[in-house]
Amino acid sequence: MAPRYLTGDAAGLKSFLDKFDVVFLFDCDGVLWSGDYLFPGTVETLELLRGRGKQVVFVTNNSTKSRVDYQKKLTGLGIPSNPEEIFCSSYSASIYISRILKLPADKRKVFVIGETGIEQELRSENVPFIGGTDPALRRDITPEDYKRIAAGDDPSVIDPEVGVVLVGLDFHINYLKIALAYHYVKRGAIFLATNIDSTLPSSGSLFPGAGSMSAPLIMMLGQDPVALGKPSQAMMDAIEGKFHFDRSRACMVGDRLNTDIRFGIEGKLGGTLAVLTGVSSKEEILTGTVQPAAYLDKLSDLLEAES
Ligand SMILES: O=C(O)[C@H](O)[C@H](O)COP(=O)(O)O
Ligand SMILES: [Mg+2]
Repeated sequence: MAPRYLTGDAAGLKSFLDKFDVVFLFDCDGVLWSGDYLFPGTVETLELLRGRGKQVVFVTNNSTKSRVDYQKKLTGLGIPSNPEEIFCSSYSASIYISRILKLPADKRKVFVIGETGIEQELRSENVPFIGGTDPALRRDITPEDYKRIAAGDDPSVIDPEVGVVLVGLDFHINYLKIALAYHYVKRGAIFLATNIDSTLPSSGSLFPGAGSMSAPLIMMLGQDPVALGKPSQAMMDAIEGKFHFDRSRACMVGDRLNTDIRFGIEGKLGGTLAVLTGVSSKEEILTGTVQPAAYLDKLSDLLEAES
């Protein structure tokens, strides 16, 4: 069935909303905000849903912040929330490493490409890590680095306890970090990614996404990472584990077809709703292989259900 266009259709909106009386899973970047710009009507829309007794859960692939950081951002933007209602890909990845992967005792360390969100969530799961925001890696590679990385016998350069390489959105990505990550995987480390989004919506435009951080490694290694963010169902299972909801009465709201909408469809949720304020275009929604049940120009069009 073709996706239903619900903007301006108050009756259609109302019947769509009434189908999902349990949980609304909300993507963040491109749905609630674009970078630090909060889309008008977002606060009122979430109040409308909560006012109708619907549980709102925030599900973001953006690994640069932790759940606590997101709570601060949401609160700062006038959206009440608690960390229990927030799922981010850095949390999903940390849970996977600490509770699913059975790493040998001498290979428990993670080499991180990414920002503080990953570091905080790894710490919350007592997972040791190196790299990440370490200022020692925010530099050009040197002739000495080549020799020492290739030799691999200096633990201060190639740490023998690294058993995982985890790649997320890194605003300080560079040649040295990619080289180190490559050599860790070549030495047997497991190749993981928080998420594979190719682009990041910000300031109403698109910028390099987490997927473009792992792309050089995928090319060098000829191997894809295990990605723990949407559409991975590991995240859906974690959400269901916390909220115990009836999936057929739940709806996923997102701006990206190959992560958000696929997440809802593969998660067998009752509905999926796309908005046109982020990554995916109307044309992609109408002609793509992954299609939402319905779509809107923007999230706040949901307020028309009240009229
Ligand atoms: O590059 C990225 O990591 C993504 O573009 C960003 O994380 C998307 O976040 P979301 O839309 O899932 O909130
Ligand atoms: Mg998004």
